[in-house]
Amino acid sequence: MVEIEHLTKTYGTQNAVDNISFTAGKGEIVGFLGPNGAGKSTTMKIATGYLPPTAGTVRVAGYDVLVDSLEVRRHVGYLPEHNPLYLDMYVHEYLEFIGSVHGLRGSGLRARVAELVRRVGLSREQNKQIGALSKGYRQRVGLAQALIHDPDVLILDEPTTGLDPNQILEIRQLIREVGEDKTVIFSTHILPEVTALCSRVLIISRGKLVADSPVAELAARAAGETVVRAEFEGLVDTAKLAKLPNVRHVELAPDGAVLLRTAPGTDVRAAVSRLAGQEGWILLGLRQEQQSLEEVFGELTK
Ligand SMILES: Nc1ncnc2c1ncn2[C@@H]1O[C@H](COP(=O)(O)OP(=O)(O)OP(=O)(O)O)[C@@H](O)[C@H]1O
Repeated sequence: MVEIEHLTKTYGTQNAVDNISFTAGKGEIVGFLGPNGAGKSTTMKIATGYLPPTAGTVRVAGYDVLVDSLEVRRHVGYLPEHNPLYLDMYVHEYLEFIGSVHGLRGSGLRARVAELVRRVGLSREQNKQIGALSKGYRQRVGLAQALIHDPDVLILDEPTTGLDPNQILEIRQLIREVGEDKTVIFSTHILPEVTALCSRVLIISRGKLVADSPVAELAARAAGETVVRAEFEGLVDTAKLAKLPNVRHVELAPDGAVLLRTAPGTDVRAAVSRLAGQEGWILLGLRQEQQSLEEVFGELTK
């Protein structure tokens, strides 16, 4: 569980994070989106106890980051944006070192490292030096170190950046599995990633939280309207279409199709089809067009 209340972080005169509040519970995978410089990494560093807030409170697993910073680190796994690793250490050696920092010892430590090596798909690379690994494999080492102490909360700063498409799918699958019984907050610039993985999305822009909603609701909420594109054979009386319930506006597209702008969350296609039947219009096509997540994101962060 992560609870953030009125968090502000100031650098000089700039509010990098400006009075944001949200909570994320067990079993939730929350996507953290925002343009470059929006304040994502700063929020994550504060939530992991690596940076103190200027104002506001952050609690992880019930522990305040300022009061119980050590407990917070016990309960949180963190993959920082640039994934700092000791490049001259071997994969095994590094994970054993991180595990020992968390108090694991002996056979328990070895078993945990072996389990994570398998889980993050490092089996073939486990005897290499980290400096010899590709970006994707280094990212897996970063994930393994974040998970080694079995934290309740996982905070991942752009975990899939720089990975090839197969690696992206594998890391997403891992995040999905981990998210079943932990709280996962991850930042990304890849919008479809949010749709693929998250139950909820937070959007931050210039330090302020501009959206906190279930992913499915985001498009409808920000769009304000849905567009239905109807193609008829020949001309039809658009005034009759405009009178249908939930239709706000009707216009003609340059190619002659009729565009019906409708209230958010409604679907007027059945009504259009019925009206066409009553009026004897030949309906050639009927498609509902949702605003894309990219458009919504652009609107919220402009
Ligand atoms: N140590 C620092 N000193 C001064 N300003 C900083 C510092 N760290 C971050 N900032 C500023 O705070 C703002 C938020 O930065 P942050 O790294 O949190 O953004 P971000 O959303 O993670 O961006 P990106 O997507 O590019 O990683 C930026 O304007 C950044 O320049």
